[in-house]
Amino acid sequence: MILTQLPTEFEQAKPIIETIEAAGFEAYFVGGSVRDTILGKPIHDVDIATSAFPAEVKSLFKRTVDTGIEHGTVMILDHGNGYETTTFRTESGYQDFRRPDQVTFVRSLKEDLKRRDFTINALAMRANGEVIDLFDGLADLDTRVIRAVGVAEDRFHEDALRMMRAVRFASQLGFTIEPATAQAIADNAQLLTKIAVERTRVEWEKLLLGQQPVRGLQALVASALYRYMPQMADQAPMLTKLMALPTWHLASVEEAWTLLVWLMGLPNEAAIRQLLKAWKTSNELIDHVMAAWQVMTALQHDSKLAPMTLFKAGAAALKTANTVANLVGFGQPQATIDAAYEALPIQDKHALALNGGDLLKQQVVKPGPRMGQVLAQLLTAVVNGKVSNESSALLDFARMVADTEND
Ligand SMILES: Nc1ccn([C@@H]2O[C@H](COP(=O)(O)OP(=O)(O)OP(=O)(O)O)[C@@H](O)[C@H]2O)c(=O)n1
Ligand SMILES: [Mg+2]
Repeated sequence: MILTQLPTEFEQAKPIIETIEAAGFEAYFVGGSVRDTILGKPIHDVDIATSAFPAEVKSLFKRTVDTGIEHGTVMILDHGNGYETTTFRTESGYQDFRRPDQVTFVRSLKEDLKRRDFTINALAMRANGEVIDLFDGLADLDTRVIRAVGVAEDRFHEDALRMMRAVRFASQLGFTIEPATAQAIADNAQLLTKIAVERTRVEWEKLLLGQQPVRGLQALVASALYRYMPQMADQAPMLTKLMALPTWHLASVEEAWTLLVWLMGLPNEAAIRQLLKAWKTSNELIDHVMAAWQVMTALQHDSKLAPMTLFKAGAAALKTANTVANLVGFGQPQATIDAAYEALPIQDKHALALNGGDLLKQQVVKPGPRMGQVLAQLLTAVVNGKVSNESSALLDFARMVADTEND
């Protein structure tokens, strides 16, 4: 197969390959970008594999960065782009099921491709668009199959994360996992516990955000792989609910985690925090999901959200909450929520027409914990439309509040 129309990313990278070839080495485009181009999907990063050793690569280009030199990877910088260029290599001795004990640089493309995970990821492409297909990856792309290169179990022992990658690709591409590969996942599922949570999380999130998430979930359940994901051993009921939802597509990791947390029926914020901490998500994500969960809890009981509920959540978490609520069956038109939010007297506490400094200057309160309480009452009163957001009105209100508290 020769691809005649290459995406601009490849066109821009051609001179890199040509420079390496002119020095007498081989160089190919490899990995996901070749797969996705054949599938007609947009590509993100262009990876290059070469017979040149790292020192040889570095001698050919003015600007390079040693991004992973011990594994043979050098980043070549060219016209504002960076190209990860990795020497053909074989690997051996995967005692920890994560990474090889030893990497050996080789001069043979075939040796390099045969240690890759799936046939659809073991394609290489020359600068002229000619696809090198040594493991029948093209046939598997055609029949939409995810098949390990060689013996599936060996591939999963080399890197157990590949089991998550298989179910993630099933979702992203809408492919089927070939039976022997699926069986090897079922047989080796517990090896997932050897993998860093962060790596598992990336694949899990990609699965949830994929085009056909239910396909990925079905594979995850059929193999029992989910049981070895953090905090997921008992989550078969949640996964069943997820798979039973009418067709869904998620647009963000915030939506994904909010949906999971909701379907898990977690009782409170502490439980949500505990789950997300186990998955090592960012604190921003935890805050967002907790805010969205609060909104969903409120929406479930009353279709009209209270001003403080709207205010505390903020526009982004409101959108997440309502999107997920619509998926599970009790959402509102987004325009209704947006209009209610826009109608709030203020959307940000910094928009309050009176601040702590003003309260001190006017000697309403002395510095100390009371200050925060008075400001919180002011904020609530303004958001609820009890006091208008003007400094004189707020000052009067603050004096009243402070006096009451003095009594
Ligand atoms: N555990 C892994 C990770 C990667 N690879 C190989 O390295 C390539 C690039 O890896 P990566 O960028 O992580 O994945 P992609 O397949 O490119 O998928 P994506 O589009 O998500 O980047 C893969 O295609 C595959 O050939 C592998 O064999 N085993
Ligand atoms: Mg990639």
